[in-house]
Amino acid sequence: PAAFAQKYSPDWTSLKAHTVPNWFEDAKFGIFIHWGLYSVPAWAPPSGELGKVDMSRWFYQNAYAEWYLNSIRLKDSPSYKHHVETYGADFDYYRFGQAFEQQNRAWKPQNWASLFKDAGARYVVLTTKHHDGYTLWPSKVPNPKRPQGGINSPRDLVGDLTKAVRGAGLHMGLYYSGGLDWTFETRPIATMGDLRTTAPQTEEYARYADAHWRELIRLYQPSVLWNDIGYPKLGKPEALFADYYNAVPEGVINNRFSVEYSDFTTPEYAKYDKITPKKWESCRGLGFSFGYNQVEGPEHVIAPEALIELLVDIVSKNGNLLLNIGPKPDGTISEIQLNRLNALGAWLKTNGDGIFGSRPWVRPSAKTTAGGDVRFTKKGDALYAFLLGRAAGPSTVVGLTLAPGSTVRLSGGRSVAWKKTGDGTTFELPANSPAAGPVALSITPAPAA
Ligand SMILES: C[C@@H]1N[C@H](CNC(=O)c2cc3ccccc3o2)[C@@H](O)[C@H](O)[C@@H]1O
Repeated sequence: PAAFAQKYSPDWTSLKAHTVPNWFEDAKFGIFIHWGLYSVPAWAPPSGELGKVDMSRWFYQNAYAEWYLNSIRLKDSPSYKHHVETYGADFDYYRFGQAFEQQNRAWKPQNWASLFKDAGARYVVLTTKHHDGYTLWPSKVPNPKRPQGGINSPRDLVGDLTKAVRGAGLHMGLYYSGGLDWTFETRPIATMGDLRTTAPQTEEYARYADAHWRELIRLYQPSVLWNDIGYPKLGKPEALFADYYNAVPEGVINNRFSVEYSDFTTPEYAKYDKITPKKWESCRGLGFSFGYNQVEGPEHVIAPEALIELLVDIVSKNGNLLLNIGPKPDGTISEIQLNRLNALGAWLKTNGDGIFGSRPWVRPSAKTTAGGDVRFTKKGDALYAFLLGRAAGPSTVVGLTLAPGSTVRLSGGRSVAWKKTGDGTTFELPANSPAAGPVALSITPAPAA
């Protein structure tokens, strides 16, 4: 029999030979899912986006609903007050497991798979273990801190979603909180310093985390290892990476193992402002939280048009968008989240040609003489120009020069008249852009610069 592919050996030099596979470069848009015990209380103060709230206050009014356990450990937090009023001061967080396990029996993973496919997503990344230590698959790896159990889902939520997602033709990735596990370290985190000092570094935890990742790879062959918030120094990531790539050659590994090698970087509630040669993926919630937060309203959630423009901007600079959905314990998704997914899917259905499979052009952006924003992507011999905002009527893109005889089309095929002007190129756009979101133009042949 052909020798088993052993292309990678457990050292950084060998691992650096791995290149980002085309499927990840082409995908552009993935769905992040944060689902777990925290989805039962589903409560956090919507204090603001990560990066916009002073870090000295962030942990006391943590907008991340998936941080509920840590938040209720901080006795002067709004979450603690809410917890006492709603469940009582002596209600242990891990008792939410009963409601979570009872309610997710009704969950049909194929509903999520078709929803994400219709939204235009090409891959999915599900939390398998978040900071609270609860695993969404029935792991056989014992948790030394939880001899009494109650820390592993009896239903194989990871396997059920993986099967449905792949059945819909999407790639499946797995998130694992390697850096924090609140069953190993129970001290509350109130400062960035606490983040570091409460990251478990014992040999026992390193073996536990390594065994978990290896179990996940063996059971599900994930296309993405989305580790979060660091990894125990004794965790031997080089060996894990080499074994992973030898088992899943088209796999990708993010940069949150906090080691010298990764396939892509992961700005959170952030994006780069120029094209970067290294592949990156920007992740964020639709609101300020990753876990479902029942108190978030439209004033906290990104507007549909802004979401579409965010994707276009990220793609023009060599990034992917990993957009998070926070489901309820029974697997249903709130209306406000569904609404944004559907808006994105509708726009991509008409305008996705210049997004999926595209690559950045020589520059990511330009302005119109009216002050509008333009983003560029390239695919084959076409340049795509996305005019953000409600571009309509004659629109002049500054600094853009087309070759004589170039063909310009609206996505969906209708041709667009254009002419060279002193400033650049004027396009005769329809009087009103029909749907929400940027107007996408395909220009062939693509200008050289
Ligand atoms: C996806 C989210 N990750 C959070 C941890 N965040 C980070 O480790 C982090 C945040 C961040 C911001 C810019 C660049 C890198 C960064 O890494 C984690 O604390 C949240 O609960 C959620 O799972």
